[in-house]
Amino acid sequence: MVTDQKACLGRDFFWVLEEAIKGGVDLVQIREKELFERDFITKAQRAKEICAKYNVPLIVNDSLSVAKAVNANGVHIGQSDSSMDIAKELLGENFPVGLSIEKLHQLESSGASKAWYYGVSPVFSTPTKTDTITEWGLEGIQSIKRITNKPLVAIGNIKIDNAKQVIEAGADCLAVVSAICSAESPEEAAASIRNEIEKAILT
Ligand SMILES: Cc1ncc(COP(=O)(O)OP(=O)(O)O)c(N)n1
Ligand SMILES: Cc1ncsc1CCOP(=O)(O)O
Ligand SMILES: [Mg+2]
Repeated sequence: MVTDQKACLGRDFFWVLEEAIKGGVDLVQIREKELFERDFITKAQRAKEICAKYNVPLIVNDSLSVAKAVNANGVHIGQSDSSMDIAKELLGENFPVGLSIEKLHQLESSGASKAWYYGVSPVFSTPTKTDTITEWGLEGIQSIKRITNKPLVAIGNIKIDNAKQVIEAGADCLAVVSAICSAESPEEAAASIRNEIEKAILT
């Protein structure tokens, strides 16, 4: 899952996070767009403690310094964030860095070759992130899959109803914000999405 304070609809952020993990989320990206660095670090530290309790890795979105400060398990950068080279310089050559791919030609950059995984962004347009231009759709995932062997993390309007199709199209992992964070029961939502993933893998 990818966290979003607003998508938690006023409920306690850490409660939402822990419920989602109990439901079966096995990788968390903390995404904070409105916090000063110090507050981001404090929040990420507590999130990391909760994740660690369940043996779930924590990835930090955007901020290399926060990722470093909390000794995160990875960092996710987009095309307009810090470059892959700076990330590697600050965090070390072997630090896991994920990269958003919005257009096919972005796979050709030297930075892209150093990414641990690609965020296929967005698979479907979404009110959660409106500064996107096009959507990949299921065909887009299939196209990227044909070109690369790196793990594909699909993001953008993924929910119970389309999770199975997105995996069948070639995604290795689903990154979900609102369908989990805004669900009445984040635990049940996470479990249902996980169940769809398992169905897709087993059929
Ligand atoms: C797994 C994953 N993929 C894509 C994104 C989007 O990253 P970015 O394009 O940098 O946009 P912001 O999330 O920073 O608004 C992501 N966060 N995670
Ligand atoms: C962070 C991000 N990057 C691409 S789409 C997106 C938001 C996905 O949110 P949701 O799962 O609510 O559609
Ligand atoms: Mg970013």
